[in-house]
Amino acid sequence: MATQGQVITCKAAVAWEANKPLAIEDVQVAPPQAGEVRIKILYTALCHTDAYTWSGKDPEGLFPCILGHEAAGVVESVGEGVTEVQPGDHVIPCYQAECRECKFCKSGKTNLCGKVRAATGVGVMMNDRKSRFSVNGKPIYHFMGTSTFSQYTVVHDVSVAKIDPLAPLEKVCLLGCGVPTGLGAVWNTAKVEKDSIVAVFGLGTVGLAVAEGAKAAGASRIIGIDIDSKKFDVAKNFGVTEFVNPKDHDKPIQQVLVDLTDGGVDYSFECIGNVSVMRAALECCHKGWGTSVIVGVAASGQEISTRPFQLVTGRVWKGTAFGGFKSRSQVPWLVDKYMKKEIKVDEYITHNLTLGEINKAFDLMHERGCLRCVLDVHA
Ligand SMILES: NC(=O)C1=CN([C@@H]2O[C@H](COP(=O)(O)OP(=O)(O)OC[C@H]3O[C@@H](n4cnc5c(N)ncnc54)[C@H](OP(=O)(O)O)[C@@H]3O)[C@@H](O)[C@H]2O)C=CC1
Ligand SMILES: N[C@@H](CCC(=O)N[C@@H](CSC=O)C(=O)NCC(=O)O)C(=O)O
Ligand SMILES: [Zn+2]
Ligand SMILES: [Zn+2]
Repeated sequence: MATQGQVITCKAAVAWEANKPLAIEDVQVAPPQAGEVRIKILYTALCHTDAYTWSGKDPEGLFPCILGHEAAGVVESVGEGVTEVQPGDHVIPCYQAECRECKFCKSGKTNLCGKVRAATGVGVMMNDRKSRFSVNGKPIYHFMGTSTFSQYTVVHDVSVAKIDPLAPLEKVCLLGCGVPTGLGAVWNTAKVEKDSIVAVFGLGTVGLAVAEGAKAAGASRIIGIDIDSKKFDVAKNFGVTEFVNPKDHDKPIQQVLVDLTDGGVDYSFECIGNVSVMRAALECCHKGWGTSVIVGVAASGQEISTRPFQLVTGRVWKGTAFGGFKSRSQVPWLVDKYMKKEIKVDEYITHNLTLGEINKAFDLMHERGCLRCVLDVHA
């Protein structure tokens, strides 16, 4: 391939500073080193975690950086020793790596991987602790080990899932984050059983994917909680059976839910990133067995609290990253499920724009009716 071993100059959206509009720059992307893969990103969506880091509230947020972590593309070239993917393969970059060799991967108890996390948390590659991105010689940090708001990116080989080449990349890019997170929170983390009563706090993409997962698991009631009652119409299509707006009640929302469910729900999911709601989500769970899963990402300095008595009396508090899915092994499986029409993806895409319109896409995230906006990165 003509570009193999060469620096590629391409367009990328650079976040120079927290909260300042992203700038479309000509970025130099260095060739992949040993154990690295350079990917031509074709489509990327925006997730609320990108907005969170951009806001400056992420303790791991470093600037300048290239954000983005929900994407799909084609391998352009690979570094020395890379055996599992080759140029031309269709791939989804995975912010949660899977090396299959580290203590975490071997434990069988978690989908977290320790192989490259120390580097991805500080915006560099493992090999030389440097970035592969620069603008006129100035290094630009990577983000979450993916940096998909760029026409080309470099990732660790343990962070690449090879997928069915027939899958439409403009759709399955969503399987890089939000949809798997919601489905997996239900299937892997909570392990919701048939006939369970489920509460979902926050009806964005992640919350709706929780509802979809709970419906597939056979939940008998799926109660959606959101501060915008207009969300119920859409939420019904994802499996939500009842809707509660905290603004319609004088009582604390946990009490409303306990009263509605004869003592509390079997499972609850916080899909917002609000620590007060996390408390309510735990406290609306049934005494003796109710389990609450924290999915939302809360800002730096925020802490959760509850009376320890809530746990003494049998409620369980858990959290999930990427829905507990092992990325390289299970993202291809999720793509196959989508191809067999067993999970929704298209239904979460409400907007399509181009990379050049990325600031408009961030604005859209705060607008009613926006779930996921997919950017055509090369338009
Ligand atoms: N753990 C993980 O692996 C992952 C975590 N995340 C995190 O999950 C969270 C959800 O992501 P996403 O679905 O994209 O985000 P969204 O913002 O689309 O969804 C959150 C929803 O909650 C609503 N909401 C806000 N405040 C309240 C409240 N007090 N009570 C009830 N509803 C409320 C929002 O309404 P409105 O829009 O009107 O504010 C919105 O509809 C984020 O924090 C994100 O960072 C995402 C992916 C992976
Ligand atoms: N950097 C943040 C932590 C953000 C966070 O919790 N990320 C989730 C994924 S959110 C995706 O949209 C995650 O997988 N965490 C596990 C991990 O290894 O990062 C902070 O420090 O608050
Ligand atoms: Zn995300
Ligand atoms: Zn590992």
